Amino acid sequence: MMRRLNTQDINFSQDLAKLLSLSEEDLSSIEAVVTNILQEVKTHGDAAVLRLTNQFDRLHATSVQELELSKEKLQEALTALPAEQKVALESAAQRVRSYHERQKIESGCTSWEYVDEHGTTLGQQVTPLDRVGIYVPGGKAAYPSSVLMNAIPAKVAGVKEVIMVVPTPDGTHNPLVLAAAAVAGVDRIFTIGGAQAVGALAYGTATIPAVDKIVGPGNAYVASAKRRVFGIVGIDMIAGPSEILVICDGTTNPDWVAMDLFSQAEHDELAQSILLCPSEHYLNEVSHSISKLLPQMPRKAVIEKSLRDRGAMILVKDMAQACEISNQIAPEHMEISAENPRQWLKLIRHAGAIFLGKFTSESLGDYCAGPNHVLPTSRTARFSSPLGVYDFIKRSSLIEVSQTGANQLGKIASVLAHGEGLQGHARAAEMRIQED
Ligand SMILES: NC(=O)c1ccc[n+]([C@@H]2O[C@H](COP(=O)([O-])OP(=O)(O)OC[C@H]3O[C@@H](n4cnc5c(N)ncnc54)[C@H](O)[C@@H]3O)[C@@H](O)[C@H]2O)c1
Ligand SMILES: N[C@H](CO)Cc1c[nH]c[nH+]1
Ligand SMILES: [Zn+2]
Repeated sequence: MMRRLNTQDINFSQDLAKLLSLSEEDLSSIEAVVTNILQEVKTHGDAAVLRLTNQFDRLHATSVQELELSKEKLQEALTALPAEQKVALESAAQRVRSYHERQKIESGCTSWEYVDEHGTTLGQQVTPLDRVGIYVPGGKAAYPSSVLMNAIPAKVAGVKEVIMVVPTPDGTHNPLVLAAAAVAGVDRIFTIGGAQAVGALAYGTATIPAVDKIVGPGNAYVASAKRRVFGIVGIDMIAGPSEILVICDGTTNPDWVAMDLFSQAEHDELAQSILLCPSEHYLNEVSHSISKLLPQMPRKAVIEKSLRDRGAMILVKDMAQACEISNQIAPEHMEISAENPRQWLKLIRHAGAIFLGKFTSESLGDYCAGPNHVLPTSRTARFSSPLGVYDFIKRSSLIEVSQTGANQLGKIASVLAHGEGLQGHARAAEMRIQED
């Protein structure tokens, strides 16, 4: 069912490029739809959000106010949760919180200053964003885990107001999603989704406040809308349909690898699952596992379409070549399912998240390992990072020049400013030079 590629084939490079890009047809229809939706929301505000939400999520709401959920409703959902789900949710939240608290300290998310040799103080002041919008997907599956992954780092960063949007197809509220919002401390929730939700958060409407930045994953419509509103608001990254790439040396149980490929394929027909291995025999074994296990999967229709249209098994020369091809693909999730996986880790340069060893299924990272599951897709891991506390802060430079510093820096600035022909700059520096 999954196509086979072989790095020794003469057409391998073209075949790989084709595998990685969405069809022109898919892309242009998504882009056209999103352009229209954003224009409509920008022009008609609440009325457009209401109409599009009723249309795409099959609701019968009469106002956008009706689509807001109260904090009491979130708390009620948490209280009513079965004990097993409540414990799992709180344990996951705790692990995600402690990872991001550590990240705040280790990743330059705090202010710093130093004094130079002239007594001038230089530094960086860190401030959290005032108001962020978090997109929680909800079209084909419900994502309480994405509530935690979006909202917890925002709160750890100190964001004042977190506004969540989530579509509720047919008006069905998922209790775990609401409970997760209560656990994570979300401030307001609107049950809207798709490009119209992104537009509402970016432009603001009478009911939905405009935010400073929109973060979070979503389908191809959401990813395209975020790309288009960038500049009016900040965005975190392009986090579109999920991807997994497994590099296997042939020693992992093939059923485990087949299920890891299913785990991302089941998100979306446009999700992508790729397996790289130097053994053709092992690829055949995984194919056999896929045929055996697929009929048991409740979401087999989505998995089958995703594996057939977007998936691939690639026969490579050796593990080192597998790592190099993985770097070209720059996948969202990358598993090194091999003996002594760290020998290959040093060859990996581009991946949203790297899962080491046969016991580390990607799905543990989706829910509860601790690192964020909002990750760059469509090869953007070449230049983007996982969602983190650093996405919810910004930095201002700090400069406090001493009298001696004004003398020293003034001379340098004066020469450079005259060189640029900017006399006002030069005079402002020179006036402060006070040599005795
Ligand atoms: N990269 C990541 O970090 C990450 C994390 C979690 C999930 N995901 C991905 O998020 C996505 C979730 O997708 P989803 O569909 O379940 O939920 P979603 O909330 O992203 O999208 C649902 C919305 O899409 C809009 N939509 C659907 N079809 C449309 C059409 N034909 N025209 C216009 N708008 C349309 C509707 O408004 C609908 O409410 C999946 O692709 C999944 O793989 C990615
Ligand atoms: N794999 C998704 C990120 O691409 C995250 C997720 C949430 N729930 C299950 N999976
Ligand atoms: Zn997943």
